Order: sequence, then structure tokens, then C-alpha cells
Amino acid sequence: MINISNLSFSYGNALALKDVNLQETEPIIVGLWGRNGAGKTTLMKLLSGQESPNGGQVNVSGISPYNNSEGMKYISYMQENHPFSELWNVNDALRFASYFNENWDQTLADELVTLFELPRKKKIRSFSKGMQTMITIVIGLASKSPITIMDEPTNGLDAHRRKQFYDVLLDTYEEQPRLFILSSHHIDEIEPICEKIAIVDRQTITHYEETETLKMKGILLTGDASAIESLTAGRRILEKRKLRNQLNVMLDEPFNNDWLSRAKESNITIEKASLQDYLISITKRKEEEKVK
Ligand SMILES: Nc1ncnc2c1ncn2[C@@H]1O[C@H](COP(=O)(O)OP(=O)(O)OP(=O)(O)O)[C@@H](O)[C@H]1O
Repeated sequence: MINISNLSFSYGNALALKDVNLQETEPIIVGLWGRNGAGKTTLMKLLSGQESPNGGQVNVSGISPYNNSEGMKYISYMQENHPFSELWNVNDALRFASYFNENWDQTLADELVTLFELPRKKKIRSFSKGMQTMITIVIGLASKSPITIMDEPTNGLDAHRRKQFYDVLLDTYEEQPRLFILSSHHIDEIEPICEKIAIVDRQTITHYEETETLKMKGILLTGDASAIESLTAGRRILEKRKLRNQLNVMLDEPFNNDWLSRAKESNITIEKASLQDYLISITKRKEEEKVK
């Protein structure tokens, strides 16, 4: 479905992406996570054909999407703060979307407009932030595109609407599986529905893994400093905090039976780090690292 190889992209002289590689052949839900400025939006623009690569290749359903009207058949990209015309109301936006999406599902669009209680005749520009997000969700889901990319799809939504969004996303996905790429800063929120997660860091994709595999990474050890130091020698330490003769460390290791028995033998407490804490640690910049 998508094949990105050795992709690089710059805005003028400023490099935004380099050596990006990613292949996905299955219609799954993928989460795209990364820090501010990591390159997520740029990657989504390249995938949806809004930008042309400076190097390498982007291939979506067998075509290169840039400047290629064929791409519209396969890809729907709902960007954050989607640029709707000032003159449009909901009906105008849906009509316009229906022209450009081969698989457009008007029944679903109508159901979602009702679910989200969107006023059909009011100008979209006068909508609240959350309501503007809801109309992009309606279009993204009703497009029924084989590849649907959504940038921060819950931006501005309250807890009630976020839940509705995840429920309808899963309903439409179950009814018709397709490749969803959802970018979000809130990993704990998207992780339960994503089969795989791509981590974008320092202008490239550093991890593309099954969510379950990624979730098992990062262990927290707490106990006697010398016991921990000998147990972790030669291992990648992500976080380290010292409290008198006690040490608390996060290791870049999988939480498994080997570590459970090692910790038990050394009388050290072991816990699984949360996915969010693990991701924050592996994407920390050198200048942000502090040994306390
Ligand atoms: N139109 C542009 N012109 C110049 N530089 C840009 C432009 N858009 C993005 N950049 C730069 O490219 C880099 C990647 O930006 P991008 O928007 O892809 O990051 P992001 O991961 O989506 O960030 P965020 O999570 O903050 O939305 C950043 O350094 C950003 O400043």
C-alpha cells in the first residue's frame, strides 16, 4: 500500500526529512508520533502528494502521488486546520469532498454530521476549533479512501467527542478495512487502536513497530545503587536518578522474564515504563539529558 524508500525533503536549505524508509502492505491503523518539528506533517504531505521528494521515493498503491491525479483515488489527507473556503458551510464542504473522492459515502457523511451535531448551514469559518476538527473527521471517514491520513484528528475535541471519534473510526474500519495513518502527540490515546506505531525523530523514522512490541520496551529498576550498576553495565540507560544509596533507572530493554528473574536475584524492584515515558526518553535531546 505504501512504500517509502530513502526519502529526503528540504524546505529551501532547511532539511526536514532524511533517510526515511517505511513499507506497509496491510490495511491497518498506524499511529504517527513524534516531537514538535520532528517531520510528521512533512511526511504526511509527501505521502499525500502535496510535496515532491528531494531524494528517494514515495510510492502509494503503485503510483508516485506528487502531481498525480490518480493519487486522489487512493489517498485522503485531512490536515490540521484544514483550509476550507471562507464561503463554505457544511453542505458545501461535503459536496466538494464528494467530487474528489471516488469512494465517497454520503450516507456515512450525513450520519456523522448528525452525530457531531454540526449545523449544516453555518459557515465553517465561524465554527469553534472542535467543530472544525469534526468536519474534517466527517470528510476523512466518509471519503472511504484506501489510504486515509489524519493529522491530529482529535485536536480541540472534548473527551466526549474524542470517544465518539475513536468509536466511529473503529466502526468504519471494521466495516471496510483501510490504511489509516493518524498523527498524534497523545500516544496513550491512540495506542489502543493502532496496530503499529511509527516514531518520527530528528527528521527520520526511527521505529516502525507493532504497538504490542513497542509497549514492552522500557524497564524501570529501583534499588541499591551498586546492585543496579552491576546489573545494567553495558546496557543503554535512558534515565537515571540517584537518591542517597538508591538508584532509579530506565533501561532501553524489553520487559520480559529474563529481566524479571535478574531483578529478583539482585533484590531490585522492576516495573514496566509507560509507553509515553519510554518514547519521551528515547527522543530526548543530549542537551536535555540530566543525571540527577
Ligand atoms: N513551510 C515550511 N517552510 C519552512 N520550514 C518548514 C515548513 N514547514 C515545516 N518546516 C520545518 O520542517 C521541520 C518539520 O516540520 P513538520 O511540520 O513536518 O513537523 P511536525 O512533526 O509535524 O511538528 P508538530 O508536531 O509541531 O506539528 C521543522 O523544522 C519545521 O520548522
